[in-house]
Parts: sequence; structure tokens; C-alpha cells
Amino acid sequence: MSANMTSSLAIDGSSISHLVADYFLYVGVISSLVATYVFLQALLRLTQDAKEPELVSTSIPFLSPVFGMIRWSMDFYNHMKDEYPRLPIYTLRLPGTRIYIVNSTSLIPVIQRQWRTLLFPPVTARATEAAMGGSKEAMDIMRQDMVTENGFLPAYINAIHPTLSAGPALDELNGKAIQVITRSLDSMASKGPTKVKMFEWIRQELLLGTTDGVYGPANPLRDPQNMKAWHKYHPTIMFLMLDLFPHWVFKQGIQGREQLVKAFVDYQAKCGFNEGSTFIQRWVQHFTSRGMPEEDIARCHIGGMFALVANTVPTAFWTIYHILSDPSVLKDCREEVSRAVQEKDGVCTIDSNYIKSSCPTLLSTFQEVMRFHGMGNSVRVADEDQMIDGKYLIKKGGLVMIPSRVQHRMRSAWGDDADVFDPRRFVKKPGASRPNPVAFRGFGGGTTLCPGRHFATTEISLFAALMILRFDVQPVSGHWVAPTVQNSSQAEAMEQPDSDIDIELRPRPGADKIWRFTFGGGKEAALVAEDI
Ligand code: HEM
Repeated sequence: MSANMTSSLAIDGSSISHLVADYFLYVGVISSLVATYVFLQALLRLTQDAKEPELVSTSIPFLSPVFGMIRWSMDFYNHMKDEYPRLPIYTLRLPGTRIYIVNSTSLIPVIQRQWRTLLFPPVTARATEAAMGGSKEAMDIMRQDMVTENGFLPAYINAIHPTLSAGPALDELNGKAIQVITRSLDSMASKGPTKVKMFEWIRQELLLGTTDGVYGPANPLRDPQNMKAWHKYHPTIMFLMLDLFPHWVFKQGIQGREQLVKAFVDYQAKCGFNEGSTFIQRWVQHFTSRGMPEEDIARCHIGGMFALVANTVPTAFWTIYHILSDPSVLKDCREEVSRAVQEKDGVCTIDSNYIKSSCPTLLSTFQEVMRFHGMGNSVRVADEDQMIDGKYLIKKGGLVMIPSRVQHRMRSAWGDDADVFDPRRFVKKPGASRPNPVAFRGFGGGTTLCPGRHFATTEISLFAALMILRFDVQPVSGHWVAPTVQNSSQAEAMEQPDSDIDIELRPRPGADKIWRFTFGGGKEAALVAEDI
């Protein structure tokens, strides 16, 4: 044998032994993947009680729902509803957690009645800790008792509730907020035609109006640096709540948050709340009476601010967008709100009670915005093993979730045009039956029904009324095109536009007169089952 032949045989020999080694490696990897898969499938099924709602989305154990959530984003639960239309409630298993998703409208009141064992306060406490940076001491106070009315969080809602329900405190709050917006529109009217970015402009008007109304003259958001800090912090809230990444990833947002904390510590030290709304006074009284540390009060103010403005701003944007972009809706809304105006000696006075009670197209458009663009997921934590409706076992620690988009697109509740925006859907029509109010989840429901709903509804309706009375508005491009909403933060209950719209506001005749609102004695608009 030549030297060459010997070496080529040697190479062949080593290639074969490599091939064999690779073969065993692949077989080994594949076998362990198969074994892991079989093990995880077995684990999934062995730890799932037959009485729990049906388990779905299991092709990759514990991960299929995560991939589905990434792929379908806020449409995930609607996609699941279409895939499993017969399931009133189903189970999703994710690493370390099980979520029971509710499809059936009739299960909602049943779940809401179990508020002593299906709890919302742990969700609030978790958000305060993760997104606002609450201290251990603060979290101990919040988590001491999350069930009875003596507990910090349930008692907090009870403390603020009367100040946000129909009555003088709410009228005063709405009066202050709309006064700030009116002044800003006065200056806009005096400038003649003005071009603005619609979302950015509405956001600024509502942020200042709402926070001035709530916090009073010492409102920390009056300082442009603090406003900037809010805009840095706000987009990171969802990621901080998820708590999946280290905090340095959100350096800018955390810096913004810490600047706001300082500003609210200062607000507290100077007792700025004494000149603020009754709402904020009760709020502060509750926090101080329970021994909450000063810095944590400031952190909770930031959480409170999120509740105040995060949903109000996009709701106002969509309401005004849908009124302006549909000429017949604009015409009807203008006619309706014009009837609320009394003019004397150059002063135009708008009766807020009339707007709240006698402007059906305006209110219906607002409510349809909440139905069509609403994307809140009411989440409850199971405090113990329990049965729902005598049929479904909910395990301790599991999350029960009611996605509002599922309810809001339900044909059985809204008819075949459930996917269409119909501004007159909620206008009462003689002889026609009203849609099932339980399927309307714009403000949640049950014990966690949004306490700020009347404030927000009135503020947005009055802002919209004032705007269409005083201005003609056109998109600079000449066409109204609804922005997409794919990037909406799921920390919020309302879709947010991905892009802005350039608009031109032209003062209408009379725009430069003095505009005022009267309040008092009227009922609040009834949009949710609990208020009807
Ligand atoms: C259009 C504006 C608003 C929308 C769409 C909205 C939506 C909601 C929703 C869907 C919930 C229920 C959460 C759940 O059950 O999981 C809720 C709760 C809440 N909202 Fe609002 N909200 C708005 C404005 C406000 C305002 C202006 C305030 C403050 C004055 C406020 C304060 C709260 C609070 C404190 C809760 C928690 C209630 C609890 O813990 O029991 N909201 N909101």
C-alpha cells in the first residue's frame, strides 16, 4: 500500500467515526427534546384538574400561549374566541402561571360577585411595586389585608368614591378642569387659523386640564420639566409592570419617574393638596392616615396620575376624531350642543347638565369609541381554590381575565355589525332593544368599576362640545385617515394611535366670545350596567 492510500484510508476511518459521533449526538439531542416534550405535555395534563376550564393552546407546552400573545398582540383573545367558539371560559398555561380567560358574557356577573375571593388589589399592589417603585414598607401596608373593607386598597377606593360620584365635589373638579381647557382654547381662538398635531395637542390640553383640576395651583405638571419627565416615563410603564428586563434598559423612563417622585414629594411637603380638589384631599388623607411613607405617597401619586390621564387622553382623541371625520355626526353633534348654549352680553354659557343628558349623538359616539377602541383586560387573582357557576374550578393563585375586546366584538351582544364603528349605536331607538349592558366593559365592572368614569365622561364630552362649537377643523392632508393602533401599550384600556394627524383649527364666528360652563344638580351620564 502506498503512503497516500494509507493516509486516505486513515482519513476515511476518522470521517466514519465522526459521522457515527454526530449521529449519536443528533439522536441524543432529538431524544432529549422528545423526552422533554413528552415530560412537559405529561406535566401540563397531570397538573390540570378535570374540573378546571378546558385547557387549550398546548402544542408547545407552556409556550404556545406566549407565542400566540406575541403573534396576535391585542387581538390574541379574539383570535382564541374564534378558534374555540364553544368555550365559555378556558385555561391557558404559561410558565409559572395559569390564566382563565372568560368569553361568556353571562359568566361576568358571576365572577364579579366573587370579589372576596377573586381579588383585584394584588394587581394594583404589583403595579405599584414594579412600575412605581414602591418600597417594602409601602408594599407591606398595601398587602396587609386585600379582602375586607379595612384593608388599605379597598378602603382607598371607598375613600375617594364619594368625591368622584355625582355631587358638588365632582362638579367642582370638572368645572376646574374645563376652565383650564377653555382658557387654552381662548388663546387658540385669538390666534386665527392654527395648525397642530391632533393627538399631541389633545394630550396637552387634557393633561393640563385634568391635573390642574385634581392637584390645584401647585400642580407639579405645570412645570414643563416635569411634563417632559412624564412623557419619558409613561411609555415604559407597561414594560416595568411586566418586570421581564433589568431596569437599566429603561434608564430614561426611570429617570423621568424619579424626577416626578421628587416633584410630588415637594407637593406633599408644601401641602399643595390643600388647594386641590376634594378628591385629592381625601386621597392624601387616606394615605397619610395609614402611615404610608412620604416618598411612597409621591410614588402612588404617579400611579394615580396614570389612572387619571392614561385612558382619558386616547378616549378624547378617538371621540373627537370620529366626530370630526364624519360630516353627518359632526352636524348632529353641533346641533345638539348648540342647544346647550345661552348667550347674553357676549358671554356664551354652556349648560353641562344638558350636554350630559340631552346630546344623544355625542354621548353615543363617546360610548361607541369605548366599545370599538376599548382594550382593557380585567384581571383578578384567585385567593383560594373555588368554583365558578358551580362548574369551573379556579385554582388558588390563578388569574381570571375578562378581555373587553372579546365582549366588545361579540355578535350575540352587538349584532352582525359588531366589527363596524357605528356612532349612533347607543342612541335609543323607539321599539329597539338596548344592547346587553354587561357586554360593555369600557370602564370595567363590579367592585372595580372605574370610579373616575363620570369625571372622564364629562370632561371629554365638554371638551368635544367646546371644540366643535368654536372651531372648524380639517386635516391638513385633506382626508381623514384613521391611524393604525398596532403599537398600543397593553397597560392601557384604550387603543392608542400609532401616528399623529396634522390638523388646522379655524375659529368659527363667535369663537372669540367669552365661554363658560354651568354645573350642578344634574345626573351623570349612565353608560355602564351599574349606572343604568
Ligand atoms: C376614559 C377614561 C378612563 C377609562 C377608559 C378607564 C378605564 C378603567 C377600567 C377599564 C378600569 C377597571 C379595571 C379592572 O377592573 O380591571 C378602571 C379602574 C380604575 N380607574 Fe379608570 N378609566 C378612565 C378614567 C379614570 C379616571 C379619570 C380616574 C381617576 C379619577 C380613574 C381611576 C380608576 C381607578 C382608581 C381604578 C381602579 C378601581 C379599583 O381599584 O377598584 N379612571 N378604569
